[in-house]
Amino acid sequence: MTPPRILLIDDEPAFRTLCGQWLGAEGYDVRTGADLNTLRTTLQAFDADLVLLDLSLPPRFDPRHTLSSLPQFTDRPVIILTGHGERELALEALRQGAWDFLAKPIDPDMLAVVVRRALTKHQLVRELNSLKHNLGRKSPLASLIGASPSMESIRALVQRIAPTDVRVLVTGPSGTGKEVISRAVHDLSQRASGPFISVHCGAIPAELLESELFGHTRGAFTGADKARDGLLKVADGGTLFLDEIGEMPLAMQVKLLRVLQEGSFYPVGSRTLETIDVRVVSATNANLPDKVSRGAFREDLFYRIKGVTIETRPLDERPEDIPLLITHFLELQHQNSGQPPLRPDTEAFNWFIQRRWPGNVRELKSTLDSVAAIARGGVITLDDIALLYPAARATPAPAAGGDSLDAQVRALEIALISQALARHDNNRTHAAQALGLSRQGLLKKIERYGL
Ligand SMILES: Nc1ncnc2c1ncn2[C@@H]1O[C@H](COP(=O)(O)OP(=O)(O)OP(=O)(O)O)[C@@H](O)[C@H]1O
Repeated sequence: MTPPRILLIDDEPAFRTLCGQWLGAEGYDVRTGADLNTLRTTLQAFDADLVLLDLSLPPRFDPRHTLSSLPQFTDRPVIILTGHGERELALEALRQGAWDFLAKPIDPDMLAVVVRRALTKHQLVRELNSLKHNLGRKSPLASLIGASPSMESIRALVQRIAPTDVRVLVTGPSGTGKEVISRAVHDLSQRASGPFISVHCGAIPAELLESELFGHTRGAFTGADKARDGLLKVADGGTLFLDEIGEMPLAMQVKLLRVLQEGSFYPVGSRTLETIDVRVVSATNANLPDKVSRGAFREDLFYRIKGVTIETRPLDERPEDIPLLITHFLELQHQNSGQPPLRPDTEAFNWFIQRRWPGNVRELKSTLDSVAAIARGGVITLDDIALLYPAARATPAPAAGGDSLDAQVRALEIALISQALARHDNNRTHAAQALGLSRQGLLKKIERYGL
């Protein structure tokens, strides 16, 4: 983990240097400054976990002025450094939101204890906020929709590996949810309150990828008029998602390998080694072992990113997920648009289930979005679909699911149950009657399919 960050503001150069060095030797990441302006500007780029603040600062050297600015900074603990005999000021600082105060000359043992306590408090407040934030939100696993055996085992695997720091490689055809799965891994991990940074390795031109990932110094190359942090640095403390890793240029693969081996890198044009703490999750629709055997992907990098591999299946192989995805996407649309909820009628439902989806879930979602946009009266009909897909009225294509009778039966069951529930406003007794099932029988199926 990255060391806690401390910002020390004091106008006495000797004290700044000594105290800064002492805190640095204790393992903290320390920045220093001499006035309130520096405090403000430094905080914009350096998200300090703790501020040590002298009250008597230039240009006014007026402790009351510093005190009146104090509430601006108290979203992190502020420890006030007071001179001898400034008890009243110290008490006023506490009233203004300071966490604690230390009287100069500072006793290093006392400093160590007060700093540690303040940092622990800050950490607890952050965890509490993150817990509050997550309370009431659905479990990240609930965002992985699907009742097929494949989706069930993906959910189980994600739950098992997310809290560890193991690297993950998600493979499978385009549009099958590789990014959704990677996000769920992050959201269920201990890094959930940290950043999730997504890099599309194939979309960034090879010559830009290095500075995008590693950042650069000012003047490192033509046009670099300002120093810039790279995405690796931005992802520090969180997860770096390398999408389409199979398309990463070979020269860049060597550099990435070094980061994964050593956890450190040089920004372009810099001689200062940066250390980061990120979890790498990668995704690809390419066959990486095949690329390795053709020399298009480095074998050593392949083994570094592989960690645990999660494989997604094409949607056509898991038709039982289609009804659930339809319900999910229509619900999302209802929430986002504020429009009344939509549901497909039986014919429309069957069209969605029987159609082939070479673009997988992404194609299903965009088809549903466009059909929903022209539907009226809260129901999607085959007529609506035929306006956009004139072949919809022709003989249906062979049902998805290949030869698996089991998957098709499950798909049909899920579709019929979902429709009955929608028609009866989720009233399970009425839906069971309409389906000719006992209420108990229906409840069992609802549970089995995760409806
Ligand atoms: N199991 C799922 N549950 C909910 N939404 C899903 C699921 N699978 C895919 N989606 C949705 O389908 C769309 C495509 O998913 P995603 O971008 O994760 O696919 P991908 O496999 O990463 O695609 P690509 O290889 O093209 O980058 C997104 O809108 C995503 O929210």
